[in-house]
Amino acid sequence: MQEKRGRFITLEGGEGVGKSTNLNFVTQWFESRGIDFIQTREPGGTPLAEQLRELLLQKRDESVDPTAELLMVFAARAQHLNRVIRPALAAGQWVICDRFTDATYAYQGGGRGLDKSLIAQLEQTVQGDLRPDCVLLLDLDPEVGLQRAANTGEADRFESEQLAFFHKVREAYRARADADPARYAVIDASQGLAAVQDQLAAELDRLVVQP
Ligand SMILES: Nc1ncnc2c1ncn2[C@@H]1O[C@H](COP(=O)(O)OP(=O)(O)O)[C@@H](O)[C@H]1O
Ligand SMILES: Cc1cn([C@H]2C[C@H](O)[C@@H](COP(=O)(O)OP(=O)(O)O)O2)c(=O)[nH]c1=O
Repeated sequence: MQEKRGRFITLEGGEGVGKSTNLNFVTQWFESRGIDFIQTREPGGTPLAEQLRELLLQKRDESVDPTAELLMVFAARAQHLNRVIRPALAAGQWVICDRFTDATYAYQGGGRGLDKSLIAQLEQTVQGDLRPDCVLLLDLDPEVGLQRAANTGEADRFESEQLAFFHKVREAYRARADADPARYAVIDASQGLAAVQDQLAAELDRLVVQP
């Protein structure tokens, strides 16, 4: 008998692209279809991983070494993946995760300039062959995104980066999508919310009928 397995979907993009707004849309869509799912996020998703998130996001006087940052991200991911995501998928639940390893390629790879092959090694070690079935990438000019995000509370350590950092993040995300178009849905987040959500719904519909 074929193993019952839920779908693993991630939502990605730079700052202020509309992730929170559209995450609500995705979960409502699941509910309307009667799909059994969990919603989670990275860094985070377990008590330990949420503590690592706090450490990663806190602004601090000490400058954070990029490799230390990378290892903390993957430490949180190992815990989250093995304690939450894998068990949910094995039980047939769908998983919608706010950011995952594409964010590491974008922020630590693109933004911080770390070697992609180092990220790929850690990805393989921590995840084995597990990759998202579908990455929903909200793509937006960082200048617009930062303006949108400006009204949503105090900036954390990442949000405090300069514009050039976010341009590199965007380019790294887009390069990932270009290299594997079957697994990525690039959504133009400069459109009005209704158009963004029509596209999201079309992608989700496609996943339901996929074998
Ligand atoms: N497509 C869109 N067009 C215009 N404004 C948007 C759109 N999507 C989100 N917003 C607004 O942009 C701001 C940031 O959205 P949010 O969902 O919090 O983004 P993120 O979680 O990616 O930081 C909010 O005020 C939200 O209402
Ligand atoms: C998952 C992940 C997130 N991050 C960063 C990106 C975000 O700035 C931050 C927290 O993500 P998030 O909660 O999505 O923040 P926001 O809503 O402000 O976009 O963590 C990385 O640098 N690497 C990673 O692998």
